[in-house]
Amino acid sequence: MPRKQASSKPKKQVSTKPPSTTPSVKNYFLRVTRSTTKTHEKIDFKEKYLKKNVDPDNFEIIESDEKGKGVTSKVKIPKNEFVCEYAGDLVKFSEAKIREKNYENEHLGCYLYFFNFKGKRFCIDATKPNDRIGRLINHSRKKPNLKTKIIDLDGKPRLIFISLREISPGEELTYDYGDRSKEAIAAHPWLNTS
Ligand SMILES: C[S@@+](CC[C@H](N)C(=O)[O-])C[C@H]1O[C@@H](n2cnc3c(N)ncnc32)[C@H](O)[C@@H]1O
Repeated sequence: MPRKQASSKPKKQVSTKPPSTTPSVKNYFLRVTRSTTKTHEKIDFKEKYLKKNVDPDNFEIIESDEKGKGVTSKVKIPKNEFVCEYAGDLVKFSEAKIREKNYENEHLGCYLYFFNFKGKRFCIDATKPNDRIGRLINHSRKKPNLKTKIIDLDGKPRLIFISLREISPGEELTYDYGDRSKEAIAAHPWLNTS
């Protein structure tokens, strides 16, 4: 799911590596790479949620055979609105690489989101299940309704989702994981088709 601002055209790169066992979309490695860019957008980041480490109570978790869990909105969300956070462990790049290797060895699904912040490389690792909804948001290349953004909150980077357009009640939340590599698409065709 996150340097990407409406006022800029960030280069999105997501690398999805299949595990060394039989490739399965339910058992995979997702590695998202982003950088921060400056923004002039006037978005209310709803700091109260970020500071309390909670999500707004506007979402429902759904489940399907095709995608596993996913998230829908219970309410109408206007365009350019803070939606929720992609919450996980904030780790340095070097630590994230060690974790990535371990996840591969353990054949664990892994949700690592790499990004640049103030000239340094970091990662949000949401591999471990938590009570936040961001890590459950599925991919759509064709019709994403969210984009990701890194913001600075009290000197620390936070990864959040912003609505790309108005979102209707009942609509599933999606963002573009961004991986266009042949390897990833071969293992996970939905990266291209959905
Ligand atoms: C970040 S997780 C999203 C939450 C996940 N569905 C779950 O149940 O934990 C990414 C995984 O969700 C599934 N997924 C996400 N978007 C999908 C899509 N458009 N089509 C099929 N599966 C998808 C894949 O299994 C992928 O590895």
